[in-house]
Amino acid sequence: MKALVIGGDGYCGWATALHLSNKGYDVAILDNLARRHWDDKLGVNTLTPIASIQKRINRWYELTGKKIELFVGDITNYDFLIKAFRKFEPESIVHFGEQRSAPYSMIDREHAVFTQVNNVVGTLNILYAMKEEFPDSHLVKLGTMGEYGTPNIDIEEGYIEIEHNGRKDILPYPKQPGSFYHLSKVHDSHNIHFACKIWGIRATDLNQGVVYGVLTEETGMDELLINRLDYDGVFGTALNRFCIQAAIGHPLTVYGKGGQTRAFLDIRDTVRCMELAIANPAEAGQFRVFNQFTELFSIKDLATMVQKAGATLGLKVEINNLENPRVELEDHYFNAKNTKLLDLGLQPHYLSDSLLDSLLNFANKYKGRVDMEQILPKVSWRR
Ligand SMILES: O=c1ccn([C@@H]2O[C@H](COP(=O)(O)OP(=O)(O)O[C@H]3O[C@H](CS(=O)(=O)O)[C@@H](O)[C@H](O)[C@H]3O)[C@@H](O)[C@H]2O)c(=O)[nH]1
Repeated sequence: MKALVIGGDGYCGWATALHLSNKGYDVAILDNLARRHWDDKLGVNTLTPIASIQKRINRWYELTGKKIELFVGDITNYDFLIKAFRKFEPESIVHFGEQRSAPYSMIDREHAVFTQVNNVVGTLNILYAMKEEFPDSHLVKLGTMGEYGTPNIDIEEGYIEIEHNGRKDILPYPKQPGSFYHLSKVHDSHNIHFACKIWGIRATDLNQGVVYGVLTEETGMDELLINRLDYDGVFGTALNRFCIQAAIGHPLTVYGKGGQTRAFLDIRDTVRCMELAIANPAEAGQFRVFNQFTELFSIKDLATMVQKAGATLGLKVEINNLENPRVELEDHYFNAKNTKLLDLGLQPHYLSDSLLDSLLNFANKYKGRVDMEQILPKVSWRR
């Protein structure tokens, strides 16, 4: 089966492209390489030295004999997009190709507008390309658990049965996202849902939690295949940041009280979830939603776990409760369902001491590349 991985040069996209290729899918990567450009503009860099996309793909071919075709361009340009689709003829379209950082979207008006135009228009173009020429293909789209926010009731997988004034219906779960980035994913979900309804196309929205880890079976095969690992205040995410902070002796940056609970998963489970979604496509006209995570943790619990894991490696790790740069609840109910991917066969890699050890050791190996100026958060939700 042919799988086009849009955003295949990014953190989740690169790992997924290699995993699908390894599993026998005919894979192409489509990417505008913007993720590298945003780092350059912000003056930040991944902890790990990543090779160019061309070198990565060549190395993969040398090691495995598997070819990955490359399309470099922007999906907000419809002409480019449809030409790439015609050339590759995808059966599955895996869409990671969006601006995915909440802090980036909150820098100022320009970054908020860019994030929403880039994400919403790109996805809309994909929907039109599917409708016009690839009506049987399956869109597997990265959504986010952050679409739901932190409601005081259980979070279902995409839909909730509601009884109101004596009548019942199954409706899209209410959305209360916490950044202009998270909002862009909500807008995407609505557009995709509508497109499925009117044109009968098939789509799966994967509401993914915060991803941690760096190695997968494939990206660990060779130094040239190494994945990116962000630690800066804009693109770095909670657990990855904490491990790198621990390795360099920086106090862990817990925002506010740290009672924020989020959904998490290991990057090895991300790639497996993508494979499961592709192998079991949605029906024609179906807009399917899976919650893609394996465990729930509060930020302060994660910090404590990293502190303990650090101690076993002889690191003295301090925890610092910073004034929260975001507007979010720091103490709240959070209980989300995640049975659909488990039902399809996902066998989770739960967060363990050995994973924390390996992340800490990994961070230690590359700690010479860390720019200390990029650790503290600089983007405020209130400004
Ligand atoms: O140094 C830090 C970094 C984050 N946080 C807190 O950790 C939580 C998660 O923040 P994050 O930066 O790890 O993740 P987030 O901004 O939510 O975004 C990430 O995780 C999302 C899934 S979710 O969080 O919405 O479930 C994805 O959609 C995004 O693409 C990805 O960048 C927030 O409460 C944040 O305040 C800290 O306390 N300290």
